Amino acid sequence: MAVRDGSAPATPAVPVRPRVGHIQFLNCLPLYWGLARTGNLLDLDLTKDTPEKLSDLLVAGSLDIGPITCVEYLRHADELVVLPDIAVGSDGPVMSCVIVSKVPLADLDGRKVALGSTSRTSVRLAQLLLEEREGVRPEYFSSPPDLDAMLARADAAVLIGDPALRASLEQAPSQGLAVHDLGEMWKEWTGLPFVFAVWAARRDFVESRPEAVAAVHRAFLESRDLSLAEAGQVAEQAARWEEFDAALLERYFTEALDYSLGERQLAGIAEFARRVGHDSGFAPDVAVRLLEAVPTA
Ligand SMILES: C=C(O[C@@H]1C=C(C(=O)O)C=C[C@H]1O)C(=O)O
Repeated sequence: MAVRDGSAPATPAVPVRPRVGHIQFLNCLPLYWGLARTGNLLDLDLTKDTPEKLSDLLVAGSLDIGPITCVEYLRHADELVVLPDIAVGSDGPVMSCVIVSKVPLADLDGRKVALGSTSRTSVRLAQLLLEEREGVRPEYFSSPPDLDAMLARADAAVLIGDPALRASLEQAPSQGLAVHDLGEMWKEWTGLPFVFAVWAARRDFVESRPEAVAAVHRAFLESRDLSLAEAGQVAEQAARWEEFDAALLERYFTEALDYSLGERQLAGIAEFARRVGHDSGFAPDVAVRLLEAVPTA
């Protein structure tokens, strides 16, 4: 029982849930499944949105922790700390980060390429691959991620997430368009995995609430492990509400996407930074600061 001394009654400090982002694409559905299954979802104040909006919210301090597109992370590496062993990447074809093209990539010199507005990283990767690997200099413009609208004004379009899956699996085959997988092109070119988004916490939040950051990190790792163990069920339930069937979604979750962030993935980030840093708003040798384990009492 609190002792009252006549001063203003002390209000017990109610802990505030960490404000955490969640990418509202199928690529992150397994993480949502795992958070729901473990119950950890109830300990988070979750904001679902597209990746570019979540990245802006984290950088602005309106979120404490969340996925952030690789390019924005690299631009703000000083203010953020990366959670180890979790990311959205691929070690080969990713299926959902693509260039859809009416003509061979080598013919895109001087032609128009539409860049999907929800992406910051795939659009930069696509430009790098087109310019340095294919040797072409297209004219780029940003566009909402709608394949038909993009291709009405351009010869190729860069798409991510669910619109990219739909474009690669349905629209492109039915319209005779070529699909170029950015994860696959990067792997062929460099031999490395590609990391499209990392999970990061704001540095000020890590300093003020280290246990909360450690708990959210654990929650995401547990969620990822559980959902990969139950990938068949996740895919089956997701397929009820999607135009993609369960087998395809299971392959997307378990074979295309790579949710890990280890040495090879960090080497992929470093290689990407080295190649695009000069004109992308960060140093080519920018250091990636990883969260250190909080010593348990
Ligand atoms: C694999 C994906 O990775 C994504 C690609 C991003 C980007 O290009 O900026 C950002 C976040 C991730 O959602 C995808 O969207 O399908």
